[in-house]
Amino acid sequence: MNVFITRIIPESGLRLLEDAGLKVKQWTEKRSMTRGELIDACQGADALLNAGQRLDEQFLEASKHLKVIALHSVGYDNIAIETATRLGIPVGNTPGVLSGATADTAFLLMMAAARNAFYMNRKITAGEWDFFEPTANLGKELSGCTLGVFGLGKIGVEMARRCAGAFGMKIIYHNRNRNEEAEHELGAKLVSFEELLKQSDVLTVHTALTAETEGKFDLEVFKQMKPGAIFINTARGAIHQETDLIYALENKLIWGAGLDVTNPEPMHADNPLLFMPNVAVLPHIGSATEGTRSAMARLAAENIIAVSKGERPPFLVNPEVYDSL
Ligand SMILES: NC(=O)c1ccc[n+]([C@@H]2O[C@H](COP(=O)([O-])OP(=O)(O)OC[C@H]3O[C@@H](n4cnc5c(N)ncnc54)[C@H](O)[C@@H]3O)[C@@H](O)[C@H]2O)c1
Ligand SMILES: O=C(O)[C@H](O)CO
Repeated sequence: MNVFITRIIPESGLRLLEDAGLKVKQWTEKRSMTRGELIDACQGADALLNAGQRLDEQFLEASKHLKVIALHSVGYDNIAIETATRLGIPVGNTPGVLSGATADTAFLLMMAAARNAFYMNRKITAGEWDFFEPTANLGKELSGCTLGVFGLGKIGVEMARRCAGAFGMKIIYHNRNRNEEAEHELGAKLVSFEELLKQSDVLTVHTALTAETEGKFDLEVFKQMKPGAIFINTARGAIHQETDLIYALENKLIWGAGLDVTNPEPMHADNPLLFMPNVAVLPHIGSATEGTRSAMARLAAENIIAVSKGERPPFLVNPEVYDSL
């Protein structure tokens, strides 16, 4: 099988593919491919390993010969999944291996927002560290606060573990289904979305981006949160409405925010969120540790190797493609 890879990925994944006898071509330029370039590159490929490219309907229709698409991510909002399923293309992702690293990032953003950390650092580099003032630079303490988790899945649980362990935070959550294991382990309590907004001192978002969650955190939602609350999003930028978030922060409807994801990405360097004291923004680095990225590359490779052997990808997003077989 010929495999096309849209970015330079960790060696661990490449080695697995090559050891399995697959032929690999990689896009090595430091820019995204255009749709046309991607279609052309996939013409001679049987498998696509995708990091960072949007795989829309038009691309998939032009590439329906692909036997498998392996995403180098757990999120699969970057692919027109119904189209892939209709065309019979199995799509794989990389769940689980990135949960700890992504929760670490959510925790870091929570701390950074609570203590104005990124802003304080900017003050030093701007030459504004002048004299000590007991009433200046004050942040928030998190001990004993309530963490509200929107989407208590794999990453949400890891974030809840860190907050309960480090700060004894009380955990409440809103999810499609009950997570009895987390209730047992962390004393987490399932609440309505309205209660989540009302009770959370820190509200952290960990759902996938879907039609249901897109734009969910808008002005009406921010208005229902505590004025002292910190909003954290490491899931997808399109889950919050950016202009509404800016309004909520500027008008003190909420206290602070920590974002690893924005809409659009990359965020423009003059975005007002980058200049607010209680806001911390990172450039989508949730899973960016050496160990995690290597593990993701291995899972993506395993998804392709399985198909090359006539098996199902072990981490399959659309099992329905096998229904008709
Ligand atoms: N910042 C990053 O680098 C980074 C890294 C990994 C994942 N992510 C994002 O995080 C998301 C979550 O990953 P995960 O591995 O924890 O997924 P997961 O499937 O284990 O957890 C998601 C949870 O959200 C719940 N959920 C979904 N829609 C909901 C809704 N409308 N209302 C309430 N609950 C809902 C699900 O039931 C599930 O429990 C991914 O889809 C991805 O978009 C971001
Ligand atoms: O969905 C994911 O896995 C991340 O956003 C990409 O690392």
